[in-house]
Amino acid sequence: MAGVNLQLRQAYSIAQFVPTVSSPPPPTQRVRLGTSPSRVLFCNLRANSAAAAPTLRTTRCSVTITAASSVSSAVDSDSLVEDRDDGGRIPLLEVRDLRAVISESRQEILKGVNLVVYEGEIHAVMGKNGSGKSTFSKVLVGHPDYEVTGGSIVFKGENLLDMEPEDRSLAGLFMSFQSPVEIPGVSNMDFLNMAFNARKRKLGQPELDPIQFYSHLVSKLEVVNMKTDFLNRNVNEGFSGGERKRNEILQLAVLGAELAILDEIDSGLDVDALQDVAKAVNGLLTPKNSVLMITHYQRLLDYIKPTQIHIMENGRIIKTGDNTLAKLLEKEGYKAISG
Ligand SMILES: Nc1ncnc2c1ncn2[C@@H]1O[C@H](COP(=O)(O)OP(=O)(O)OP(=O)(O)O)[C@@H](O)[C@H]1O
Repeated sequence: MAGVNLQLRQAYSIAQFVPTVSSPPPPTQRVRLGTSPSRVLFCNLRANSAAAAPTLRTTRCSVTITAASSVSSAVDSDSLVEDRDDGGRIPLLEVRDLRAVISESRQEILKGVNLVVYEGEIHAVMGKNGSGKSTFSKVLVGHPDYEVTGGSIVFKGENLLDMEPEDRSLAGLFMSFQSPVEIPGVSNMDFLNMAFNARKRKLGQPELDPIQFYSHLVSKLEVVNMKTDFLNRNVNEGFSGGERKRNEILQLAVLGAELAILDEIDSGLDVDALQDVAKAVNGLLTPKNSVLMITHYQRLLDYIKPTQIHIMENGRIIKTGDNTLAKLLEKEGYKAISG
C-alpha cells in the first residue's frame, strides 16, 4: 500500500500539489501496483520503491522550499496585507523583485519580477521564447527545479515562499502546465475525487463519496465539453494535446482556485477547443478569483479579456499595458516593444 501511496503522492504533486494520500484509496480506486512513475516525476522524487516513501520529506522539493523560505523570512507580509489600492481592490498575489536560479546550474532566470494581481483580475504574460515566463509560473507553485534567491511572493496575505507546493495548492493556487503529464495507473475520476476531497478536508468541508462526486463531476464535464469516457481513462494517458488541455481546465473546474495560472493553455488547440476552453475559464471567473495566463497569441486574449498584459524579457517584466500591447505585438513583433 505504501507503494500506492507513493505513486499517488507523486501524481498529486505533479498535477496540482494536493496533499499526500495517507489513507487507502476509496473502494472504487483502480491503481496499478508497481507501475513505474518515471514519467510523472515532478518533485524529483527519484525513489520508485515503497521503501523510499518515508524519505519523501527530504527530497529536493522540500529542500528547495526551505531555501526559499530563508530568503523570504525578512518579508513583512503583514504590511503587504494592508496594501490596498485607491479603488479598494484587494491584492491576491504580490510579487516583489523576485529572483530565481535553476537549482542545479545556479543560472539566474528570474532577475527581479514585479507583479500585483488583484481579486477578479485577469493578467496575461507574454514574451519571446526563453524570456522566463514558464519559469516564473513554476516558481510561483514551488517547482523544485528552481530556487528563489531574492524578493517575495505574497498570496492572500501569506508568504507563499514559506509553503510547500501542496500547501500552495490547498491555499487556492492552481497551475495548468504547458505540457500536462500522464499519470499511469490512476483514473481521471479517482484522481479528481481524491484531489477534490483533499481540498474539502483542508477547508473543513464534507468530502464526497464516489457516487456523490460523479454527479458533481458530470456538470463540470459539460462546462469543458468533455465526454464521460475520459473519466475512466488514466490521467492524460493517450490523450491528444487538446484533450490534455481540456482535462487541465476540468481539474480547475472541479477543484476551484483563487488564482489559476494557465501556461499556454491555447497551444495545440483547434478553434473549437480554444473557444470551449476560453468559455470554461470565463465561466469560472468570479469577482474574487483571478487568472494569470501565459500566452504567445492575441487569439486567446480575444476570448479571455485581460485586465493587464505584461511583457517579459530576460527574466523581468519590461512593460505592462492593456490589450493594445498584444495587438502591437501581433502586428509588429517584439522589436516594437523590446528595450
Ligand atoms: N530546468 C531547467 N534547466 C535548464 N534550463 C532551464 C530550466 N528551466 C528553464 N531553463 C532555461 O531558462 C530560460 C527560460 O525558460 P522558460 O521556459 O521560462 O521560458 P519561456 O519564456 O516560458 O519560453 P517559451 O515561450 O519558449 O515557453 C530558457 O533559456 C530555458 O532553457
